[in-house]
Amino acid sequence: MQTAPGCKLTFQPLAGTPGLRIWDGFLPAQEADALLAHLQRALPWVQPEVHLYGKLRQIPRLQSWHGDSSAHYRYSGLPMAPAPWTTALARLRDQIQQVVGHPFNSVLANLYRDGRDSMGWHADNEPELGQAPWIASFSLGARRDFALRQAGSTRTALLLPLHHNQLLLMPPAMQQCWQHALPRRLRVHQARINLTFRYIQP
Ligand SMILES: O=C(O)CCC(=O)C(=O)O
Ligand SMILES: [Fe+2]
Repeated sequence: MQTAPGCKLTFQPLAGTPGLRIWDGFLPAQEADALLAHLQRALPWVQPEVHLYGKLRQIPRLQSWHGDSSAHYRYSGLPMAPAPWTTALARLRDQIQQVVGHPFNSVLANLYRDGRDSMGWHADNEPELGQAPWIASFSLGARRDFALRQAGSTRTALLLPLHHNQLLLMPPAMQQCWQHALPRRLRVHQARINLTFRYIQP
């Protein structure tokens, strides 16, 4: 298996996956169900267009960015300011920060309306995330496979099914040495929301 330069990590599914940590049933069950319905209804979802192979295309999912006003980011090369925290998102951020022990000043919410929506291979290694980005990813709704491969490889190393009400903590090495994706799953007819909490260097 190829590894990116300087990436000597080996991948042990689950237990020791380059430090991946998972919490099942992160919120009380009723709270998780209510949060899914609330976010789906209440967040200002948009479907931005990005340049892909020289064409403008809508991303295959909806998204909503929230965070501290100092947490500026670039999307497809454009400087953007986040929408303010909603009460529900700020509360969840506080709960996650307490458990994982890392601060987060922004969150990217993704809404996959059904299994036709997806996210391509990438690493969250934008410069504004700094040298060692910890990312906490919280899933609600339909179970979807989260695919992992080593940077420099085209072979999927692991499919990790992410469940409703599950928190996944990705350590910095995850973005340096691995890529992830959310492949299409045409048999899935329910919606899924994923929230990736990040720390953007102000
Ligand atoms: O939906 C997911 O589980 C992954 C989302 C993701 O990779 C991202 O927002 O950068
Ligand atoms: Fe990502």
